[in-house]
Amino acid sequence: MNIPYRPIVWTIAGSDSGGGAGIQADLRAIDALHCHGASVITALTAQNSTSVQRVEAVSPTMLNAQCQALAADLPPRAIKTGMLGNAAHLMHIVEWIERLRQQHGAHPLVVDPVLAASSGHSFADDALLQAYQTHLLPAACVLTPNRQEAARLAGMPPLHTDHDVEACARRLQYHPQQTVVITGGDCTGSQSQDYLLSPQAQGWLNLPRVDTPHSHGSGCSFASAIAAALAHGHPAADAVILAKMAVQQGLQHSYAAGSGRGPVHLSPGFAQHPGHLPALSLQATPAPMQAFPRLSNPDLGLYVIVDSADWVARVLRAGVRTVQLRIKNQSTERLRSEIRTSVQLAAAAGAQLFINDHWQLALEEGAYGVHLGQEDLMQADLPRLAAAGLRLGLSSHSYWEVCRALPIQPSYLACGPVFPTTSKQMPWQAQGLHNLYYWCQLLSLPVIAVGGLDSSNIAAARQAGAAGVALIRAVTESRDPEATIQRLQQAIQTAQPDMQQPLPAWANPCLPGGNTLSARG
Ligand SMILES: Cc1ncc(COP(=O)(O)OP(=O)(O)O)c(N)n1
Ligand SMILES: Cc1nc(C(=O)O)sc1CCOP(=O)(O)O
Ligand SMILES: [Mg+2]
Repeated sequence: MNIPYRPIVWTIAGSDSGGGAGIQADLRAIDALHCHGASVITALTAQNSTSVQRVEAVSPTMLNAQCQALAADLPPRAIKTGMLGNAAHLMHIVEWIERLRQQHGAHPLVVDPVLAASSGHSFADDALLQAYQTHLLPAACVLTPNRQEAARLAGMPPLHTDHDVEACARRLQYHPQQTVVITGGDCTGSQSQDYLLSPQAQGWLNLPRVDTPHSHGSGCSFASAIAAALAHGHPAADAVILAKMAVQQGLQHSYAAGSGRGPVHLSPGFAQHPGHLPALSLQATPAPMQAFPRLSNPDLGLYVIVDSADWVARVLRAGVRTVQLRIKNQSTERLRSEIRTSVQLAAAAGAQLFINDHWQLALEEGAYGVHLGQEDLMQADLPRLAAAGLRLGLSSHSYWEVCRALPIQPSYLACGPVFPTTSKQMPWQAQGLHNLYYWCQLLSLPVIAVGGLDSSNIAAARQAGAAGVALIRAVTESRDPEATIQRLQQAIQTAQPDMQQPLPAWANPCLPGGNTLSARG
């Protein structure tokens, strides 16, 4: 029998008798992300969909007893804290977190500093606020305040501008390994905008705001979903994006319960809709961009990456019709001459040639297209490239890179490394056919496979739906590149995309080692 693995996630939070927020929302979110939720209840609230009527913290003995029972049998892969009741509770929890880390190793901690209910009821006095600042925030892996909470925790006046929000996030980041997401749940406007500051990525995450009054529990669900995604080993930026996708679906499926704000309803399948992928950009409201031209032939097929015009000529002669010129460390003069010759050769052969990195020279030499990495995006003049009609290919390795790439509307997206490679040093772990299939099926632009591809796996990459299969060593290190190209072309031509498998629930984590990031860097 195949017993599915469900990492254990603790939620340490208050009970909402109305079933909308708090522990009740947390457990539903954790379940929707395929984790097992265990709970430590800090306080009981007498609450319904319209108001919080009474709050009573549990006794310290009861708080400790819950932690003890869970620690003995259900140690966590991740912990989420919500409403904590009072400063004394917070200190007990900090001690437990430390003890668990000593006994069971590091686990990520998501702190959702619930300082007030969305109905306005305050849950935090000055002592609790100070205990957060001194003891819990520095121990967090991810912090998820809304704007009001963020300002209060940072000791700042209300956050009115995007710049205020960004500055506040920086102030709340106690060390560079921490992630701060200042959510826009307490804002209005057509976009739901969260500001993300993480070791992997920073910027604004935008999704169309779901037009519903029933958003009770969305903050609790968001933080719990982040903890669950971390427990599965996703890095923080991806965990935040997955949680935003889950809450977006939860808001779309929210419903009325009582006469006030009904609850969000998170469910599995949230990462199977491309419309749930938020746009990630440095501006909260980015200027509209011209889309890059479509590929003349979106069936890119065998895509060979080489490092000289001589190699371009050779692979074109062997019949390759998608080529990339990828030259590192050359003088500008030499680069220009290699690019010029390659552009001419490819045009004469009717091939699609992409210039890696050197977008200015590509523009000046009238290249068909460029291939850029995400670290090139800050320097490249994308509007100029699009206006000049160059095609754009972008590398992607993670959710956050896909979310950054999609708003740019490139001509294709590369998914890699699909298999281990020695051609490029990268932090990523191999994405495998699982992720390749996921991205190919999820996205509506051509997705190509790159990294560790050769005649043993090229057909499988094609079956996963790759519009093109990019490779270096399989051709350039072959003893007979022409014969190898022929074999690879045949394998590609005979393999048909196989859409019969179900779409995976989500992509596997993009970085190795699971997620053990915890306190104090
Ligand atoms: C087809 C394809 N995919 C990915 C890459 C990697 O590009 P980049 O991230 O720009 O890294 P470098 O190639 O510049 O090292 C690629 N070149 N081609
Ligand atoms: C240049 C490059 N970029 C990758 C990515 O994942 O972005 S993998 C890769 C190297 C591909 O070379 P080979 O076919 O020799 O493994
Ligand atoms: Mg590059």
